[in-house]
Amino acid sequence: MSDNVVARRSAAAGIDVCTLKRPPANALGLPIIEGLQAALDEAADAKVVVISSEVPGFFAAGADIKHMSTVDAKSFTEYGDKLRGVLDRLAAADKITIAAVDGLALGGGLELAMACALRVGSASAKFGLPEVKLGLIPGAGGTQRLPRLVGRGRALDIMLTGRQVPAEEAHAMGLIDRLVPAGTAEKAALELAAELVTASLPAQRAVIRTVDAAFDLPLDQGFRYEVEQEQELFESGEAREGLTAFLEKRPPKFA
Ligand SMILES: CCCCCCCCCCCCC/C=C/C(=O)SCCNC(=O)CCNC(=O)[C@H](O)C(C)(C)COP(=O)(O)OP(=O)(O)OC[C@H]1O[C@@H](n2cnc3c(N)ncnc32)[C@H](O)[C@@H]1OP(=O)(O)O
Repeated sequence: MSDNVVARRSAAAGIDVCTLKRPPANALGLPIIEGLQAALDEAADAKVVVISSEVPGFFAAGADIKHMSTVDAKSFTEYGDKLRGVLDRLAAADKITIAAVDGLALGGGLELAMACALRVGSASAKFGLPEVKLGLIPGAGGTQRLPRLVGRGRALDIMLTGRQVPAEEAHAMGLIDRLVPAGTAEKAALELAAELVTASLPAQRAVIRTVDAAFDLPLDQGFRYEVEQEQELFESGEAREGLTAFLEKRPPKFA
């Protein structure tokens, strides 16, 4: 079981924070992977989950190199599957996930942030996929998620050089969604969460599914998928509640 290197707390109604605390670099070894799984189990009722770090200077420095250097190919695959499993769970979560990045998000650490729906980065954050410097490639979704966020050229620049991208550049290219002053990423992420939590989570999840589908479907099928999602929500009662609340001039009570 993890040695409690991921602390979950409720920050406000419907908003949980999962904080990584595995000094010196939040290396994504089994303790953090298992800790994240347990924290997500505990955050089952949250509508928004913020992933942050209390380790100075780091969001997460990537897969645990100290461990990687000791394992055989079978363990490498097994560990990779565990890491990919928790990131895929984050990406598919039935809630909105936000990465709050104040420090270095490198390798699997950036892949963790990219598995979240949104990213808030502070001026002190830097981002990179330096795996080629280790003779590896980003093996936890980075080669798939980064181009979708920043485009093929910028993704290749980042992955082929392994360089660290400063927060301002990351924001300009769309790798992070909000750029905030140094040291304030978690606070800003909680402010964003407070904005998100007033809307319909089923509708927000349908937006994410539909936008993600746009990268895989031909345009005409994407339009059809959008209509299907809209119809499903309308029949689900969410829209009925939203429309009624508007006319009654009161906050909606969504599912
Ligand atoms: C139990 C089973 C485990 C099996 C493991 C199998 C792995 C399978 C993986 C599957 C695929 C996953 C895809 C993801 C891959 C990756 O993420 S690869 C790693 C990518 N990340 C990096 O390359 C960053 C490596 N770190 C650095 O470049 C530097 O540390 C830094 C971040 C630029 C900071 O440099 P500096 O300020 O000089 O500090 P350091 O002394 O280098 O580091 C401080 C301490 O932190 C430790 N550390 C840093 N990064 C890691 C890391 N990724 N893993 C483990 N430990 C790390 C570093 O060793 C120092 O520790 P101490 O020496 O003890 O102080």
